[in-house]
Amino acid sequence: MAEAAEYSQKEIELHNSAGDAWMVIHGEVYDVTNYIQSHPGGVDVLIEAAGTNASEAFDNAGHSDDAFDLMVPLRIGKLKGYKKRKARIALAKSITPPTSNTSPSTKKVTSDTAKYTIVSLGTAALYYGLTTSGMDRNIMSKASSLGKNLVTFAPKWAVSSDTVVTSTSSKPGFLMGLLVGAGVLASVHTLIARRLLQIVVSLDSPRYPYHFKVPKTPEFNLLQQRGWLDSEAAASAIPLAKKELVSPNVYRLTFTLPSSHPILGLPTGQHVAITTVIDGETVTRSYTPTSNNADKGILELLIKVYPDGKMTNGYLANLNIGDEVHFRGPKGAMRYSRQLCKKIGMVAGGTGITPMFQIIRAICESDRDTTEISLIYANRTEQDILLREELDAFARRYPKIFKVYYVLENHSSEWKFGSGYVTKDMMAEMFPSSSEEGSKVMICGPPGMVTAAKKSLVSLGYKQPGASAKMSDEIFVF
Ligand SMILES: Cc1cc2nc3c(=O)[nH]c(=O)nc-3n(C[C@H](O)[C@H](O)[C@H](O)COP(=O)(O)OP(=O)(O)OC[C@H]3O[C@@H](n4cnc5c(N)ncnc54)[C@H](O)[C@@H]3O)c2cc1C
Ligand code: HEM
Repeated sequence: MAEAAEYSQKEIELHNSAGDAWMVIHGEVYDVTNYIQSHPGGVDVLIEAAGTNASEAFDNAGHSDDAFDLMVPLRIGKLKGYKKRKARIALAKSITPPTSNTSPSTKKVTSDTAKYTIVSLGTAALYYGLTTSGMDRNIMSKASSLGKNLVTFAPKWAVSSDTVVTSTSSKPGFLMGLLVGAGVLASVHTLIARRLLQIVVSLDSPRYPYHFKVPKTPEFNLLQQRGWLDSEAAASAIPLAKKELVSPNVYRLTFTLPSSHPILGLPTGQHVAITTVIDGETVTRSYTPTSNNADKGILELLIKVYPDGKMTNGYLANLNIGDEVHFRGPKGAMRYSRQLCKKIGMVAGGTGITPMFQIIRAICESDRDTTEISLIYANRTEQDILLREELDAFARRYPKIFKVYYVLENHSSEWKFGSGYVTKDMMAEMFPSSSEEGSKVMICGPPGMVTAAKKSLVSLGYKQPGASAKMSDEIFVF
């Protein structure tokens, strides 16, 4: 069999136009010139990738097996000197996942309880050590003359032990009262304060727990943990467990993850693809779950049904409980982490809120993330606003972190937010300036809105993004 031709990076770079387009994908060289116009992911992305190593952008799009089949006849050779990278090591293998079924907030309180119990026990142990040591007898006898009566503050169990009190000079006194009392009171107060705060804010919204914006324990990033989704595997099917109509034409669909993989495994900012066959045609669409890795055992979607929508009206709206749906992912160029930027402006239209919500939720629910977000969310009518209760609750709880401004095409005279379309002036007023270090704008919505928002942002000084989205883009389009 003939050896595959080998091309250098320099040779490939010469084939960089729509009429002559080569590219490298994982060490293989493809001539996509005759495929560009048929590419379902868009003509522009392939033209932009012509003459380059497009492996990362290709992976980010999360191509299906069909795409891999289509690539075979386009392959013309290999990249000279290409060395295969080592297989990715599953993060899940190096990090022991939490085993209990408790919610993140419950886990936080449980670990706090454990901490305070340890402090209390430590205090009691210290007291025990002091009262039984010879050195302590001196201190205790001196202290007891000062604070004999203060011992009454100590609980009975701490003062009545025969092993501790054997002489008048070693009777529990001031030091013991101070130590035991302070330890127990501090623990109880802190626990009560935390509990009360959680109860008060849980009345605010039933869905998401309250969090403290204070750096605390070393970070375990559950949201980046790998799980059921596997970008390298074929689509897998899971059953629909719940279907709720949350507003006209909008369903909340809850799917059950396999018990062997109860964590979704979707990094923040990424999405999944649903594939089905409708009238003999394979249809694939992207969706960003509103659930994340913290919601064990489920994958939850918010779906807006369009009257002429192939996937939504032709398939998802007709699903019955128990029906299995094929998911693929994680997909997408965005992998949010708190180091990404300091301030984010967001423009969302209709269901374009779902990727934004995923990031907003991750930031607001993290104790360590202080990234500031300003969201402009456009819809036709007030009824069309998705996840409003949750967005308003986040804005109320974290006013320094999250601000939201709604814009409606049609509204009543009492409407107190924006009117019409999203404008350049709205973005200039709400968003960080393009010159501010660590600022970024994210856009997701109908194509008309995306184009108009990009144009306005470029005129405000933001850098025009390429056809295929990159995490480093100043204007990131989902
Ligand atoms: C990253 C990403 C995440 C997404 N997440 C969600 C999600 O969580 N929930 C969700 O419901 N959708 C989401 N979408 C949109 C989704 O992928 C489909 O575009 C949408 O469900 C319509 O598909 P369809 O086959 O039913 O409609 P199509 O047959 O493709 O189109 C039908 C009609 O709807 C219009 N239309 C299509 N998409 C939109 C849109 N986004 N806004 C306004 N009009 C539109 C078309 O112009 C057309 O008139 C997301 C899209 C992206 C890129
Ligand atoms: C020979 C090369 C390629 C082939 C045959 C190919 C084929 C396909 C196919 C069949 C789809 C439809 C979805 C699917 O079935 O996966 C698709 C979608 C897509 N492709 Fe490609 N592709 C190629 C290269 C690329 C490259 C290099 C990029 C990026 C630079 C890219 C970006 C995308 C995007 C963004 C989508 C849309 C994904 C979505 O909507 O979720 N593709 N491609």
